Amino acid sequence: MIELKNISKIYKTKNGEITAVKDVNLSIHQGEIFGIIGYSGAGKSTMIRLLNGLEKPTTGTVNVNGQEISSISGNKLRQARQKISMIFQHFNLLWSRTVADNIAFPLEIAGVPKSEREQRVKELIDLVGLSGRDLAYPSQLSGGQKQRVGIARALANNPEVLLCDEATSALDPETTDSILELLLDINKRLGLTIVLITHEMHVIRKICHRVAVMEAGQVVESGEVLQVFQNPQAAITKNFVMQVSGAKESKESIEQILVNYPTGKIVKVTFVGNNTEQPIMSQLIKQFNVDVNIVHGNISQTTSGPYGTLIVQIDGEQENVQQALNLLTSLDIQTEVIEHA
Ligand SMILES: Nc1ncnc2c1ncn2[C@@H]1O[C@H](COP(=O)(O)OP(=O)(O)OP(=O)(O)O)[C@@H](O)[C@H]1O
Repeated sequence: MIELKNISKIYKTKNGEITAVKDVNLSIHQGEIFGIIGYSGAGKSTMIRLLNGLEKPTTGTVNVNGQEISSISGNKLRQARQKISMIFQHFNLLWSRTVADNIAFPLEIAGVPKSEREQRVKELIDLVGLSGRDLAYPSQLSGGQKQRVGIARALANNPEVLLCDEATSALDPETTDSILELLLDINKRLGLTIVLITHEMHVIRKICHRVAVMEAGQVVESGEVLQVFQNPQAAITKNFVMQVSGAKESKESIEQILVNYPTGKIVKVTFVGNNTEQPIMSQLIKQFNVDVNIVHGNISQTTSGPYGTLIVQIDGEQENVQQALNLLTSLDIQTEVIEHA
């Protein structure tokens, strides 16, 4: 669906050259939600501008649905961009137009006749859950409602791809979740390919099927979300995973528990899929006569199943503790000894 081949983007500035994107190769499949995560300056916005043809790559090609976006311009590019829609962090609505007129705007530009336009606007307002707010102005809406207008406007011309530029970064956590659920629903209902950029792993966890992690212009890691969560490779990916696994808070809990219970091993156990629902810890206790002390736990859902981390202190005869760890490994559960008393 979307192919980026050997993409580099170098900006020439007064102070020299800046490489914003370097040697990126990516394939994004039809109908998936693909996340690009990175800290500020990683090159995410540049990537999104390359995807909709707002920027030309210095080297390489960008192909969207069979069309080489990176080599067309003028009318051809304008036409291609009608099929590549976008939503923004700060919504970019027209403040003097009502909800209905904001959504109608791209239809007016595309020359859709008035009666057809009105019908389509009504459908879109229902789709994004804004029924009854047709005549409200953006200033009368909450942040979440504004983004719903942004989404409806982006869907007006039946795009093939929706690009989301930090679309929930200006929203509170609850509103963020409701907008992410709307995007997931639209992806399922319309089979729309969604590419989003974010600096929040929560967004990736909640709706993405696959993810690419960017650092200093490069994709340092990519793959299925659940696999990246279970087995992050790059240091920066481990940091992002920590954002949602609560590992930072668990550090304090470990220090506290070692004061009172200085023996045993502190083990980080990572479960995915069905394993998250099995009574594995009670099995360890019964079978190997070990004590298991829970230090920190967290289970969250991804689009391809649950993902959980549990930090436990396992204490007992050394051989029994080792056998308990062996059992976890044999059940395909990842373990990592993080403190060895
Ligand atoms: N038009 C431009 N001219 C010169 N340098 C640019 C331009 N656009 C981006 N850059 C530089 O390219 C690098 C990547 O920027 P980019 O905006 O793509 O990163 P980002 O991951 O989106 O960060 P942020 O979330 O802060 O926008 C940065 O060093 C930035 O200063």
